[in-house]
Amino acid sequence: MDLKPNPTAAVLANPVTISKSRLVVPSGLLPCSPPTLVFSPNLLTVPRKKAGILDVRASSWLDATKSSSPRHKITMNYNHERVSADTDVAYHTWMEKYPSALTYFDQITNFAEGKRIALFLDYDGTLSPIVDNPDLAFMSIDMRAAVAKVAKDFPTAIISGRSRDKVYEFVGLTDLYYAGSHGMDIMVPVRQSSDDSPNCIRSTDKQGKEGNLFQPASEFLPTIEEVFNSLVKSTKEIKGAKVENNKFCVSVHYRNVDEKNWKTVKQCVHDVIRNYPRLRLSRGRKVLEVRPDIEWDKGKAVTFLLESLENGSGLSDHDDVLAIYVGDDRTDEDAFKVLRDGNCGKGILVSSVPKESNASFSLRDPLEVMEFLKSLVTWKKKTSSLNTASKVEKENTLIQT
Ligand SMILES: O=P(O)(O)OC[C@H]1O[C@H](O[C@H]2O[C@H](CO)[C@@H](O)[C@H](O)[C@H]2O)[C@H](O)[C@@H](O)[C@@H]1O
Repeated sequence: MDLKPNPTAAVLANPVTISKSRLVVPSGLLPCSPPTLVFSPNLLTVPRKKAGILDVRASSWLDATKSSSPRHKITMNYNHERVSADTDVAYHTWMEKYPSALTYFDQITNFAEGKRIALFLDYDGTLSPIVDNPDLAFMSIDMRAAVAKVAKDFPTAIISGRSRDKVYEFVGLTDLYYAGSHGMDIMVPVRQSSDDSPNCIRSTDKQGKEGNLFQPASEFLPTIEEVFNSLVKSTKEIKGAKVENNKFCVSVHYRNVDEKNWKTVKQCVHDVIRNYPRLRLSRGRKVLEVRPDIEWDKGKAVTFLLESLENGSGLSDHDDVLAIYVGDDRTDEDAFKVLRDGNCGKGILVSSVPKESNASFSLRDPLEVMEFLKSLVTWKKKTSSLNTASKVEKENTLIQT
């Protein structure tokens, strides 16, 4: 596997033969009752064409922003400074509802009994720590090695808000699927159901590998470019503001903006997008995301990928697959919800503070994510050798009889 960062979109799969049936996890196997859906929708409805009106309910927006991106930075955790949450009663109470995926690892693998695991990973805040400069959100060498190993054992996809090229540049591994722009830019292998999907075109990646490129928001490309340029212009006087072009969406970062100017950032974004009724706004961790107002999100991307994985034979029609999605952000909630509502997998929320979520389990930070990935590899090795041993034993018994 190529470990070098490479800006080419990659398409690879782990060829495994699968049987035909539905992808369902019996609810009776749940370790605890699924969390009640109290998560509030992540979308801010942007008032269309109300020029001059500042629709920023300052206190609620600021409060939500602070809780979505706590001051206990994951960077601190990642750099081995355990934050006070260890002793935080609220966190431990919260963990009763969202148990640690490490502590409950055996239960998770029990769900996977007789099934194969398909793994979905968010990037920022999940594989890499949250840092002030989005251009420097690198994953560690150890994390890259862990992702590389897990991707050899399980079909694995990265689903990010970043552009597909950018996230591939950061991850730099070829044995994975990549979905950028919150799932609005996906490359999958040819010969599958997606061949017939509208918005799916045959394409060749930078390694010369042929794939199907699924871009449900392709018509928005010129608009997004235009909005990106306008936002760069309108926020240029706000110290610390940063606008990032993620191909089918635009991120406006205010992490490095003085808190008293956060409202100004939001106002700039509203002023620009009110002229674009087909765009909408969502929130992430100290970031406002402008995106096409289409029915597509990370949840839909997971469904699409499940149908497209395994060299095109598809996983979603099979009850021998357990999907595991690991993510830290509001946009990941759409994916957690799809897995929970469809009983087809488990969501794992990465958070060092209590948060309502559609996930079933939690991990505290990227370090714990890495441990979880390593545990999956170890478990796979163990179960494979056990399977081989029992096969040999059966064959020996047959020979003797
Ligand atoms: O879906 P993701 O892979 O989690 O991407 C979501 C956004 O992540 C990035 O922003 C976040 O991480 C930055 C680096 O740690 C941080 O500086 C920023 O405050 C966070 O919001 C990325 O820059 C965005 O474009 C993604 O949409």
